[in-house]
Amino acid sequence: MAKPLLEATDLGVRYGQATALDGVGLSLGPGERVIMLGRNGAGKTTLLNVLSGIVPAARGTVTFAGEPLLGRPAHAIVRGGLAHVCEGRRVFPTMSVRDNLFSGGGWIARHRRAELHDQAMDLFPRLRERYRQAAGTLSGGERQMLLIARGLMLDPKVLLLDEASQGLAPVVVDEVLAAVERISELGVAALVVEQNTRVLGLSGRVIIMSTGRLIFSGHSGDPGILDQVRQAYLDDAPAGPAGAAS
Ligand SMILES: Nc1ncnc2c1ncn2[C@@H]1O[C@H](COP(=O)(O)OP(=O)(O)OP(=O)(O)O)[C@@H](O)[C@H]1O
Repeated sequence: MAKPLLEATDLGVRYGQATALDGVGLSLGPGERVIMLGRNGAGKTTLLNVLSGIVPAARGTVTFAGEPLLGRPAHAIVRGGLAHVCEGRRVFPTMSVRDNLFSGGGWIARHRRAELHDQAMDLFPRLRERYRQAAGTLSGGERQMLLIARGLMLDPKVLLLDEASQGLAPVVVDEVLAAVERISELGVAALVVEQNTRVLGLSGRVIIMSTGRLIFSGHSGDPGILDQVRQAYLDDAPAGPAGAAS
């Protein structure tokens, strides 16, 4: 079997008394898509932040392209080929779409940047139409497209995508997910973190996180996957008043 591109074992993160990750393991092969679902506070963002070097892990290991990753600074991790499209849709608001696109990746050869730029424009023709517009004036969906395009322009081997669909109209969500599918067809592996089960429209391995642990593993193509995921979510529901400890 091919070696995973990204492999995490037994990751643990605590914020003071709160445990955010408790023994999480994950692997991602070249060009593979993994969809991670989970409720608010499950630890999804923390996991992505550990992988991209934003949050330190208290325990565990991560290897990326065969090299240990934990402890490396975030900028070195990006250069190494791991791009993180964070939640919150933060763009540089007064800069144009074009300047946002070119705001990272200065280490990438000029001809490669041009190629990546063309790929990004093909993926999101809407950005071409808004090319000179200030990014702060874009709609939520357009901002999300810009951020994914900017991630692609970092020439990643792995793209981490955090809650890209949040607050977007279903038709825009589908557009964004279609772009993710095409990005992985370019050979980029993707870890797609979502709360929206619409993401199951993507083909890929599905995992569910709950209170810092992985509680489910399947594939979006499995028969009855939506029911299985709903059941896992239901099992994960906090106890109501009847079940609450007194
Ligand atoms: N900087 C922080 N300081 C203290 N606690 C934090 C911090 N960041 C996250 N947490 C806590 O860690 C847990 C996991 O949070 P995290 O943001 O990783 O979850 P999530 O699954 O991404 O949730 P959401 O979908 O709401 O973004 C939560 O209980 C959260 O309150």
